[in-house]
Amino acid sequence: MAFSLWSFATKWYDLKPMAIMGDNYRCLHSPSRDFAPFLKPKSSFSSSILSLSVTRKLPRKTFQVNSVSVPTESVAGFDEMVSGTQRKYYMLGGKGGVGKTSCAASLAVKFANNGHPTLVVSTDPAHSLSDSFAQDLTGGRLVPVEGPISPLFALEINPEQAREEFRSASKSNGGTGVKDFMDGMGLGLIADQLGELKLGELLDTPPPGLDEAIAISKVIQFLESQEYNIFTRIIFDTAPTGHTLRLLSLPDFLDASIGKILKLRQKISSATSAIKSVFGQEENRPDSADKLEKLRERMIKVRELFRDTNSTEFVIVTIPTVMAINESSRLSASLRKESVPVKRLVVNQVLPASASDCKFCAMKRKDQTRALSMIESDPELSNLTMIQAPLVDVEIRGVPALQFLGDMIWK
Ligand SMILES: Nc1ncnc2c1ncn2[C@@H]1O[C@H](COP(=O)(O)OP(=O)(O)OP(=O)(O)O)[C@@H](O)[C@H]1O
Repeated sequence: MAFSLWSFATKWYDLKPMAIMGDNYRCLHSPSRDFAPFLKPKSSFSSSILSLSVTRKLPRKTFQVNSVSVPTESVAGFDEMVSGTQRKYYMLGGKGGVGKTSCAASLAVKFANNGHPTLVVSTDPAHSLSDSFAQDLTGGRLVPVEGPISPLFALEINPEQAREEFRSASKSNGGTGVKDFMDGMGLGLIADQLGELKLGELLDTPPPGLDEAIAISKVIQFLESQEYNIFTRIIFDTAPTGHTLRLLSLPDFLDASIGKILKLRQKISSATSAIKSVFGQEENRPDSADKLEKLRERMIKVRELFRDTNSTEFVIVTIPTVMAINESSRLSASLRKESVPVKRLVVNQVLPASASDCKFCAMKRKDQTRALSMIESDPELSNLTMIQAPLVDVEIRGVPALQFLGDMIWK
């Protein structure tokens, strides 16, 4: 007896709408059967599902065919992604819910199984890495992921915790706590300026963009801190599009803002020295201009990293729906404007081929085919290497499942 949503629905819910879905899904070749034998039951609930699923192992070729032709001789396959020990950064982004986390986690597992000590970082304030790896990764620090051959660590940047620390830091020691906290994040230079400009009090309510600033501070740490030296692949599971674009443009914005502050300071300082020289006072210049200049250099480094085609790649993840593809097109245009390198487009959740489509699947397939053809005619997307990933009929959770998904996507 093979597992399908049909059996799941009738066994657990006895819901008619699910039964319709189940009937429709039954007509698919289910890729999930292939990885089911590797899954470890987590509870009696899942083990009863798995006992239904391990019965038949289909040969892989059964579900390799997709509804729309894929550029299989892709210009850049996984071989290119895995080659070299120089560190590479991969950022996976797209519309909410399309499978960014699943794709990012599966890529991380694949890299780690191919000899790369890998770090996967979630910059999405609504993390789902823990769910994806079926492991508790909360706490805002590096956590080892069990399973892959080479070391794989995950980090969920915890903006809520950071915000909370920020709030209490800005209250403690008349504002000096802000500096301690920001020092801890590698943003001490900003804190100096905040202290000087007496902005500490204003930061009781964290400013918009703090999540992105925290993520940037992590990138700075990856670049500069010894702790991260071992990682040859760093993958970012990014937040949905809007957040991510803010993250990518923040270094530019900060660089420009710092430039303006520096100019302003220069003007003020020459006016002040003129006054001071009139009154014969000794000039006592703080070194904060230097610090600002250093901060600016760091922002330039991050900005260059985001644009470096040798070390960085942004992978757009989408699903075959008109709405998701339109958003991906806009994302691609924005990334191009920001000069962020993009080569690949993962189209996730494509219905696997079936010899006998039911009415629901036939409709769905038609819809997906139309959406996929939009990609081919979209000026922002058509030049990207398209990778199709099939929709599977169980949730992708845990390293074995991610390994299975990764082997289908990253080839
Ligand atoms: N190819 C697939 N087949 C079946 N289910 C999938 C597939 N890819 C992802 N999913 C499921 O879709 C859901 C959303 O996936 P995921 O969390 O990876 O998306 P996301 O884009 O990161 O979401 P968010 O924007 O909310 O962070 C999860 O339940 C995941 O297991």
